[in-house]
Amino acid sequence: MIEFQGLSKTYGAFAAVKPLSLRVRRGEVFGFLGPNGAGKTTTIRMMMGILVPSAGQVRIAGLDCHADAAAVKSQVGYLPDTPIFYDYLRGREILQFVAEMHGYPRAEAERRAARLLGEFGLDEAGEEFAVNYSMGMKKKLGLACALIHDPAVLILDEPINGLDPRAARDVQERLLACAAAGCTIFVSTHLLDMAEKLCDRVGIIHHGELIATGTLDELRGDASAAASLEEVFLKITEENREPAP
Ligand SMILES: Nc1ncnc2c1ncn2[C@@H]1O[C@H](COP(=O)(O)OP(=O)(O)OP(=O)(O)O)[C@@H](O)[C@H]1O
Repeated sequence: MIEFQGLSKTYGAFAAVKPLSLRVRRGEVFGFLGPNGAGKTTTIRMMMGILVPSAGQVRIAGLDCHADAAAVKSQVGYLPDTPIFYDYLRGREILQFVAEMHGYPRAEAERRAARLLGEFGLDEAGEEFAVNYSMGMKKKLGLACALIHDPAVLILDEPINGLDPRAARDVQERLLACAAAGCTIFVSTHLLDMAEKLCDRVGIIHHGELIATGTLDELRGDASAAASLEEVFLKITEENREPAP
């Protein structure tokens, strides 16, 4: 469903993402894990056609994310790391606007907006300007925008970063429901607890390089069978530490 073929991004001599080749299967929840500055957001921005790759390509449902960016957006729901909304639109209006941009007639856009506001517990807040929302409410509204057109693929950049435990659990439960309904999910995070709960398979990116992929059991490798994802992650990233200059 998602195929990376030697995708890379360089800034001068600095490689933010080193040639990345990877396949994510239809219906899979794939966790893209890495420490700060590893290259997660850069990769996701190339998937969304926001950033031009230096080399290689990434395809979603057979479409080139750079050359066919508009067609890709009709298949994909995207939650950026920091969702930004128009200051003078209310939550409900933002959702309706996004639905209409996806081509739904006004009445259907209103129906979809109302349903998602309800699902995310934002019924009352829907009449408030989104600029006044808390971080948790903004993430929920952002996820509702991502889901408004029932996409086959979700691409989520740090979906629960900065959320309190209640909001984090609400978002994770919603994502689990999407996965159960057959959605393919590509989710970046450095929150290993979430990856452990949600993901069928994970990839670990470090200094722009994909250094490990597999199920948690596969990544445990020679670590203790009971190792948590946190222990596996620390071990793998420690082994791949860049030598001091
Ligand atoms: N425009 C740019 N010019 C130069 N370097 C950049 C640019 N944008 C990003 N970088 C660098 O590329 C690297 C990868 O950044 P990226 O934002 O993709 O990391 P990340 O894994 O998403 O990190 P975080 O978890 O902190 O958000 C970082 O070292 C960053 O400083």
